[in-house]
Amino acid sequence: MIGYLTHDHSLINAFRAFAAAPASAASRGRARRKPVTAEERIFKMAPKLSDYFGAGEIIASKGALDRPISGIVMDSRRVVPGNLFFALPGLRTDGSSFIDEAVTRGAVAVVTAKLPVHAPAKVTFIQVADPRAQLARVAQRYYRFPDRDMSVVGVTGTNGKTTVSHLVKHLLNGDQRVGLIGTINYDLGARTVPSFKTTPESVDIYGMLAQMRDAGCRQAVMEVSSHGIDQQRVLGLGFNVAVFTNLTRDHLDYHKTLDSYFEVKTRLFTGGTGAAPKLAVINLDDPHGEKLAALIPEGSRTVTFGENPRAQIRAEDVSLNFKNTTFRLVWPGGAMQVESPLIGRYNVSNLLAAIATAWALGRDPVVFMPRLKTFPGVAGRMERIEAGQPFNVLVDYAHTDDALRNALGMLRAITPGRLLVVFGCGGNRDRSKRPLMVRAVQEQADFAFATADNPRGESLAQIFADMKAGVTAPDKITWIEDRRRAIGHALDIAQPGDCLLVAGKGHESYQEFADTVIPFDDRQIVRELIAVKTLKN
Ligand SMILES: CC(=O)N[C@H]1[C@@H](OP(=O)(O)OP(=O)(O)OC[C@H]2O[C@@H](n3ccc(=O)[nH]c3=O)[C@H](O)[C@@H]2O)O[C@H](CO)[C@@H](O)[C@@H]1O[C@H](C)C(=O)N[C@@H](C)C(=O)N[C@H](CCC(=O)O)C(=O)O
Ligand SMILES: Nc1ncnc2c1ncn2[C@@H]1O[C@H](COP(=O)(O)OP(=O)(O)OP(=O)(O)O)[C@@H](O)[C@H]1O
Repeated sequence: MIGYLTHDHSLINAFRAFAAAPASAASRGRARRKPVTAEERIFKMAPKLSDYFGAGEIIASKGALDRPISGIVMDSRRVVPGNLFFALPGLRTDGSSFIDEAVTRGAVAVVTAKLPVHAPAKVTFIQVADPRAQLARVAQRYYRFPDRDMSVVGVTGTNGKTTVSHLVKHLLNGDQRVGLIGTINYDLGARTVPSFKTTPESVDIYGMLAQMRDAGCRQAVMEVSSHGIDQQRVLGLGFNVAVFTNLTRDHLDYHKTLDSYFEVKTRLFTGGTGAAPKLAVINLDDPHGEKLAALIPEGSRTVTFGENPRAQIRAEDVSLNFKNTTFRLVWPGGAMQVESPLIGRYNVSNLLAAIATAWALGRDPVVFMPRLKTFPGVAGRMERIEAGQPFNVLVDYAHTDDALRNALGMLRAITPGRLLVVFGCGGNRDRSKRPLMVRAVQEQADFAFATADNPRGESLAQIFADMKAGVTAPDKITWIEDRRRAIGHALDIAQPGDCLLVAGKGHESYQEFADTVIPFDDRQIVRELIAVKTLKN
């Protein structure tokens, strides 16, 4: 559900220019670890273009291969003089149609799947079999293998990636600085910047890992989306740990079937992204977790977690309420009581995933567990809005039918009054989940307001029409296109003891329409509307 800010080119370009900046001469010379391979030794010296390509990777070339480059880009609009431009085949267009633009902007070299017949004399053209894969390989070399200087944890799964990544970072932070790449922000060690993609392009990932390394991070946590795996954004990245949270229906616009969605996720664990992780941390409560555990190659160690009695890291005697979650944690060699302000059963799973990861990395739960008390939570994940109202309001990022069902089911169990929900379905994304989200809402909530949630290039009428295919209880749903008005109506009917879930946008601070992005933050709007209501009364 991220990647939405792509319209905001000023933000993205500004950040990318910074994130993808070449390692400075100072940092190049500041190797903390002795280079171990011949390839790495080369990058101790001033590299030239050909050094970024391994044996057999160049099929054919035109022009000088011994020239230096000032950076790597895959979007012609971001080219600055001296850059190496990668012309990637895309889903909508072919990057090779932007070669002229890239050269006009100052690209000195171009990597492409096919050499042009008439190439400008001053520019080097390099033909490779798979430009996208080559981009990852070149980026890794250009940034001097930052993944080899750090222990990188990759977290994948349909839901929970952000929550688990933030938890892992928090639990490990005690010993050392931990970098983070994910849906909400990128923590680069020396500074934190807003995220533009859950799993950015390979060149941005290696650029950011290099910044973390140079800022002294020895550990990094990354959310790894299925798009990221499929588009080879993490190709060759040496993960120390890969974590699997769960798999439910999502992104079928892209993957077509649940099986192929799962197959893409498995690549992170089986070596399908170039290198199998040393450790696989797997949720045994999820049927796909069981399947995945059977696929882990010899040479990787598996650590399992869940409420499943066969899990190594286990939760027993789980107790849930509005204020906190408690359970007895059992691990090989120990047990202790855990209390967390993260509410809901799925957060037991997220907590176990993070605890299992820290344990797998050799940390002692008795030592790191006190840190849980200071975990600030994750923005827009069951975030409670307290503005003096006599009922509960929570803002949550649930935007799949499964996440909605879980979120509402959990709130239902602890809400004495009625359960109200504001929700919508994103435009230009998996249409098949729309009626399913409506069903989930009808099953669990007493009353729902269906509204806009990033309609993008689609009309709301079309999105609502798809959603209405799932209606079985029409009296339960009010359709209001304007999201602010929908939230206002929900607040108007809420009574003491009720609970209102504003679902779908979580931490997002914008709403995306066909050709514009407007500021829109559910949390701020809820606060404003409650303040207005209070003033009126
Ligand atoms: C659906 C999808 O994943 N699309 C990705 C795909 O885009 P595409 O194939 O359509 O690219 P294209 O527009 O055809 O362009 C082809 C090439 O020409 C280049 N180009 C294009 C225009 C131009 O003027 N100059 C130029 O050089 C582009 O940079 C690109 O390299 O390849 C591009 C890079 O080559 C990605 O940036 C783009 O991600 C888009 C922006 C995106 O939003 N993806 C989302 C769905 C995504 O990846 N989301 C996941 C999270 C999912 C979740 O768990 O919720 C994420 O990791 O963020
Ligand atoms: N372990 C889980 N199982 C099921 N649902 C979950 C789980 N963790 C979180 N959720 C639900 O999914 C929403 C998104 O959670 P989170 O951001 O941690 O997942 P994500 O995998 O990063 O999502 P995305 O891929 O869309 O960025 C939450 O707001 C919550 O409603």
